[in-house]
Amino acid sequence: MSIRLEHIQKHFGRSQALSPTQLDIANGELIGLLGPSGSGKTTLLRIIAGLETPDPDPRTRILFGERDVTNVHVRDRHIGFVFQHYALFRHMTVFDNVAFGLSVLPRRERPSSGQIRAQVLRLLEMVQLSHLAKRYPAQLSGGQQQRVSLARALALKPEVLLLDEPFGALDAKVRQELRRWLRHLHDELGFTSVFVTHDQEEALELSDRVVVMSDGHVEQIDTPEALYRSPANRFVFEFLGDVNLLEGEVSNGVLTCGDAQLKIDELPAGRQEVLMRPHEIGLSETADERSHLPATVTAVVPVGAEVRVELSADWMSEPWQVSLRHEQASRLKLHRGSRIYARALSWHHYPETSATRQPSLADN
Ligand SMILES: Nc1ncnc2c1ncn2[C@@H]1O[C@H](COP(=O)(O)OP(=O)(O)OP(=O)(O)O)[C@@H](O)[C@H]1O
Repeated sequence: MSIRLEHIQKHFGRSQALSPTQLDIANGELIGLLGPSGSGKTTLLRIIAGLETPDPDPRTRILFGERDVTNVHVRDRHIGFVFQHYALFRHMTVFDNVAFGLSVLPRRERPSSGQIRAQVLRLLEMVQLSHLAKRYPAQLSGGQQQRVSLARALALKPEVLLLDEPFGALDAKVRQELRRWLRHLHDELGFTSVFVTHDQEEALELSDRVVVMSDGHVEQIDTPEALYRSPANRFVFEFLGDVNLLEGEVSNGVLTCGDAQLKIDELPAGRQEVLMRPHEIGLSETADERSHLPATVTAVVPVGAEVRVELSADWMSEPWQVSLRHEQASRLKLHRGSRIYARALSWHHYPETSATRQPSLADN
């Protein structure tokens, strides 16, 4: 089921929660709505669901496939929901929780009890909880409860599944596992999913495309690779990963800040900022003719396949974070207090004009 939103806008009293937004979601896509708290993600999801009405406007339309659902009640939109705090029925077993939606269907649509049983068992098998069918929610872990929620949402075979911070309350390892679950079920069953998260890693790992939002605006809609490679503006760049800032005066192609200097021919003269990701900084025992960025190592932390190094210097407004491969770090014999030179391997620059928000971005 494809979803099309045309001219969706929402005010709560005088404050604008969502500025006019267009969005096209293809059939079978998994879309992540990503943004900081208060950016309008949940409002957009609730409008798709029919739990919230957009501001009245003759241009506003919500289409599910060919069907115009703008004024259709939530009950009749045939959507599956998984919410962070969408509690299971505590007095019902896991089996009965999953069967619930089917067992309360009007008689004409309701499958026989044998069919319901077969379908619930198949769903429980899919989320690998068959062995817990007779347990009550209080006897399950948080991750298991969310898997039951997922099975329950899928019982009615929705064509659209909406998830609001579905794994928000769980610890990192369980979140990771549930993401794999969701991706797997999504691909196997072929429904269209939209989920809300404020976790960049979750959005980038799980989504076919990510809608990055801030302050009620859509900043960019793109695949995870495209977002990371070509952020549309500074907000997106900063929101999608750690950023190191170098701010100074550019003159004759050299940016200077205190005793730090970086040769950058491309930048115009005047006050400028350049941004670098942790992996875009190299470290060396000596300066070279392009970079003279002296710093002191304040932390060396091995994390998985890389070593994270924190640098401080008078010319930095915030400490820099650098990620190195283990062999690079051991070659430099880095330890807290080492004096070192940073090198800009590559850098990004967002002139004021491109850092301002796009008026309201349609689908790409
Ligand atoms: N029912 C409401 N009444 C008044 N204001 C609301 C209501 N719901 C949301 N808002 C406001 O609308 C804006 C967007 O809220 P929304 O919940 O969509 O953001 P969000 O990105 O989902 O945030 P979070 O990640 O914190 O859940 C916020 O400023 C919020 O305070």
